[in-house]
Amino acid sequence: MSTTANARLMDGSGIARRLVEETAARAADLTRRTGKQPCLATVLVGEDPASVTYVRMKRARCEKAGIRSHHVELPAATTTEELVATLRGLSDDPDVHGILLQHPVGRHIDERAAFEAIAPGKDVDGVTTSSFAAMSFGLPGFVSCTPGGIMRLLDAYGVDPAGKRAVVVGRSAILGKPAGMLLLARNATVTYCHSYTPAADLSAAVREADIVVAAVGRARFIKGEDIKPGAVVVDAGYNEGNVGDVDFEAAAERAGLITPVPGGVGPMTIATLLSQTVDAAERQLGAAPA
Ligand SMILES: Nc1nc2c(c(=O)[nH]1)N[C@@H](CN(C=O)c1ccc(C(=O)N[C@@H](CCC(=O)O)C(=O)O)cc1)CN2
Repeated sequence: MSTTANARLMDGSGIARRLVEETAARAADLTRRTGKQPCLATVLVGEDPASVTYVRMKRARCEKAGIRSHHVELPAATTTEELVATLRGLSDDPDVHGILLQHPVGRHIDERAAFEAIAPGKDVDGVTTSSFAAMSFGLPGFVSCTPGGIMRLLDAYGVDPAGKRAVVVGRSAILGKPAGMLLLARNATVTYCHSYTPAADLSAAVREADIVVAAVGRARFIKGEDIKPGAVVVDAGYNEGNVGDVDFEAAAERAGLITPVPGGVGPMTIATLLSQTVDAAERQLGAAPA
């Protein structure tokens, strides 16, 4: 077990490695039983350097896990209609089991319309309204990968959200909003803070929280002095230079458990994507394990 200051470090890299190993075993078993390899289609629009890196990481981990990756690269000038047509084509392709559209796409594209073009059965990144609704009602389906990875991490460290006060800072469609819904489904009392929350209210909400999920995309935005002693701090921020949304050193003085950046939530995001891709392939090939 690693510790830092007072806090115990949540080893996302290690937990993710184990999940990828389990996923690789399931992928190999599925391929052996059906003669078909699970396949994830990755769609990248433009050349945003961070997105290029994330997609490369996802494809490399697919390869490690025995999942075929079918990569589609589209120019930055791609229109909403062209992107929708591409995603519909992949949705109809029986050799593709999961689809990932890397976020963000260009501002001229209606990203919601693009996400909705992904067939719900292939929405292994959990970005469609259908997946969000199923998740909100606790029905089977795919969860958004970063929030799903966060819940796996909490489980791995024996953190039961039931009855706990959780604050989610950020309300994006693929991160903050679903993270709060998943915590609510596990009976936490959830507060959302966002760009309209006055600074004093944010501070007060964080000070009361047993679980803090930082998903705002602003480097070191959450101050260590606001962390309640013993709180669980989950930093889902990806800012330039691999810096999270939490002032890590100061927060680790007070937290009970804390995720590092890198090595915390990021690897769990990709491991969850791979696991859900094999789930999708098992369903589509009618070959769920007995
Ligand atoms: N369609 C999606 N787009 C985006 C998502 C997503 O889940 N679905 N999440 C983020 C970025 N992201 C995945 O796409 C992502 C970011 C970071 C990592 C990660 O493992 N980071 C490493 C460090 C990386 C490095 O060393 O360069 C870490 O934290 O240890 C994984 C996934 C936005 N877009």
